[in-house]
Amino acid sequence: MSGKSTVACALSRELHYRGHHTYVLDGDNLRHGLNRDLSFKAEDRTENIRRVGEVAKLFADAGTICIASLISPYRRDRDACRALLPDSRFIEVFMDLPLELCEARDPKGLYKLARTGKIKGFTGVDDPYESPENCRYVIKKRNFKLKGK
Ligand SMILES: Nc1ncnc2c1ncn2[C@@H]1O[C@H](COP(=O)(O)OS(=O)(=O)O)[C@@H](OP(=O)(O)O)[C@H]1O
Ligand SMILES: Nc1ncnc2c1ncn2[C@@H]1O[C@H](COP(=O)(O)OP(=O)(O)O)[C@@H](O)[C@H]1O
Repeated sequence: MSGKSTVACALSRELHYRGHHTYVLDGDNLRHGLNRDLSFKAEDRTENIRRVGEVAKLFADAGTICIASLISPYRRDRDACRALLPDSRFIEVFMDLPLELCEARDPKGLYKLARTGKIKGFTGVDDPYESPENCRYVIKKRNFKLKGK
């Protein structure tokens, strides 16, 4: 709820406008299809990220810029994706927004469920997010405004 999908779509549109082929792989959507057998326990999140990394590599091989909007909370899993692609072709973007802001948005009401214990192992509430240490792009609240919001 940091705005991953919103940024992914905007980036995709802009790159498309500049003549690039793009494709957005959105974690939430993939969990209805390719990754519907996976839960949110740590090893399933790892498998989720691994699969999406492999799919993104296939897109890259075919000449399409793949924008993956997933939580991918564990550093090790993101590093494994980076290692799949030649140097500098994997670009990590960190949505560095305060938890309170994500929680205030909560369009699906999931934080509320997590706070009342109805969902267990929710990222930011009772499951960790490991911030990247040397990330090329960091999006912060002050440079991330939607029109009218
Ligand atoms: N336990 C738990 N923790 C985190 N997120 C949860 C959980 N349960 C369901 N959801 C919903 O799943 C979306 C995140 O899926 P991802 O595939 O991106 O997660 S991960 O990368 O495997 O950690 C995430 O969607 P986004 O809002 O797009 O981030 C949530 O809506
Ligand atoms: N910069 C922003 N300012 C205000 N609201 C935003 C911004 N970016 C996203 N939102 C809203 O926050 C909610 C979550 O955004 P979304 O892109 O779906 O996040 P995520 O993919 O990380 O869950 C949506 O209701 C969206 O309209």
